[in-house]
Amino acid sequence: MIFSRSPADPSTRLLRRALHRVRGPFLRSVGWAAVRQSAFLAMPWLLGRAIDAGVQSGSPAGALLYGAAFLAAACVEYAGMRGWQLWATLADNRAGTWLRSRLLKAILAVDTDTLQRRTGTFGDLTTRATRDVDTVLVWIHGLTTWVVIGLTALVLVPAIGGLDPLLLVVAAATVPVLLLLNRVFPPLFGRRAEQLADAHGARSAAADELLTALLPLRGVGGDHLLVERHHRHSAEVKRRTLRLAVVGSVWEAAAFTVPLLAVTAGLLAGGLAVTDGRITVGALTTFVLWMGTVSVAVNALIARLGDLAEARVAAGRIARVLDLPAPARPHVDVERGGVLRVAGLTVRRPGRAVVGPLDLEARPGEWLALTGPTGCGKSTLLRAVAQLVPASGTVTLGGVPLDSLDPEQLYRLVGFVPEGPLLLHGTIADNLLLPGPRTPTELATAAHTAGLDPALAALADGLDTQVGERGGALSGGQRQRVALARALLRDCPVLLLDDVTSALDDTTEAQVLDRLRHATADRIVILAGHSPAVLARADREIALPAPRASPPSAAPDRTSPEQETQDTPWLTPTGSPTSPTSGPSSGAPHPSSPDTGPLSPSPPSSTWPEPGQPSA
Ligand SMILES: Nc1ncnc2c1ncn2[C@@H]1O[C@H](COP(=O)(O)OP(=O)(O)OP(=O)(O)O)[C@@H](O)[C@H]1O
Repeated sequence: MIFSRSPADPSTRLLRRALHRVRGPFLRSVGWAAVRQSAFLAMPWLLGRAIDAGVQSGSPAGALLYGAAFLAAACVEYAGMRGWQLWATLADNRAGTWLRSRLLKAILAVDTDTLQRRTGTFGDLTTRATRDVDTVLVWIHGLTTWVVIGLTALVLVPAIGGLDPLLLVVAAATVPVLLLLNRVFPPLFGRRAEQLADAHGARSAAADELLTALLPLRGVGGDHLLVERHHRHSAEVKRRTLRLAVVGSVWEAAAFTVPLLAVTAGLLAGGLAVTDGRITVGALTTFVLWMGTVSVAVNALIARLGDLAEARVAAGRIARVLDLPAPARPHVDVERGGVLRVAGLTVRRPGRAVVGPLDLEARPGEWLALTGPTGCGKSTLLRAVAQLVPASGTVTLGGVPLDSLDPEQLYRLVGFVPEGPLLLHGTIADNLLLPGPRTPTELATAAHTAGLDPALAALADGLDTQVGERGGALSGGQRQRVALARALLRDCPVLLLDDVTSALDDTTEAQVLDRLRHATADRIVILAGHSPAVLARADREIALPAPRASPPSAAPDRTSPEQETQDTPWLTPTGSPTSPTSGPSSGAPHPSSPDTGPLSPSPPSSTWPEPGQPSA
């Protein structure tokens, strides 16, 4: 009943694992629930006995005795209920922590393209970490009820039989009807729950986009479109919630009525048995109360089956993220002054122009400018070098392939600053210190190199200035310089800078680039962009041609080695043409860098398959 699907089913596997993690508190909650239910079930029996034997005129001792027994049972029931709820809450809390930290770990270990493809949108990812996890927790919290239901059946079947066989027949007649109801409704409920979960994911994505893009879209009068889109998704959530509620209410009402009908039949049959003298009035009272308990148990059973159906859907959605390929990578020693070699680096996305292959070689102290027309793939290739998007080809540092490194290590070796960097809510200092604690001197040096010092001097709170939601309380140029200073504080031997001076005026840009050049004398720096100031300071230019059209058949995003060798090298370092080298796929995970965490906002792309569709 708890897991009726195959153990290999990802949702069942995850539910089992979650339960295994919290087996201690769960078993304690089961113990307390058993105590509670035993006391609860004894109460109708005590009442029946009190009516038949305890309450007699002129004998207060019997009434007192049963009154005391009743009070003792009530106290035990109260204590049992407290223990049950306490441990069940602890179990679901622990499971929540475990599930959320696993989700976070999985998200941090995988590239953003794969993540987006699996989840549809990042907004949907949020739903998985919130609503879906909560749904699993509701199931865990309610699991102990199965023990209560089982105990009720175990005690009541022989107990009712002991009262009178006829009453047992009446009670037993409810079983096939309940079984039938429970065959029909759970699959229907599960399907509706799945549709509702998808609708929640879509609405969450729309809300995310609404918050991120509202300001820029207001400027072009497009804000109403986002609001309408959100309303549309909300209406869909409402419609699907109602559809689920219809199934749930019909199921619950039908199942709840069956034991009540049995009570009616039992009153008729039991009333006759009382008049015939076969059973006592107390026994009939006990039967009616027990059948009331059966009604409650059936109700609980329906609720738990509903929880299970919803939890399966939620666990399946969570498992889709947890099961993302993230091979374990042992720590490999990488020599700091090593050469960066990129060979045949190619990114393919369904329906998009092929980007790459890129070949280059850079030594410590070298500055390379990656230039080319808009949309030719500069940002994409920088991200591919940083292992942030799946790509084919090889990227090695000091002879070690970057896709073989564990994310922690990669994070320390390769720094990446995107064109539109993301700042976290907090102060400038909070953002600068994301890579870890630094001395005030180190902070001041990085701020100076990034040209941030005049900006800090102009702000009343300096480093303690609040940057606002996603850095919105700073100017574009200030945000870029904070992100640059933050990357410098990581002291990576390879620094990938995507148009990081695009928002700076000419004088500030020249000053920042000069300081940067000096500060990165022993590092490899690749700067993407169109800036003449960058070009003037670079040792070499790698000019990318205009993008090539992709073939109409949606190309896979991982190039096969055969396909790769057929590609013409259209991208070579100036002055040192090299042919593309086919290499193993390097769709390696990358740790979340502060600038490009996988949860960084990204508009949903209509080219990605929706959740549930097979991914490429
Ligand atoms: N997440 C994504 N999903 C699908 N396609 C993408 C994604 N990001 C970029 N692209 C596509 O990849 C191609 C290269 O984009 P990229 O941003 O790398 O170009 P760029 O040379 O940096 O452009 P710009 O000079 O305008 O910054 C474009 O056709 C773009 O549409």
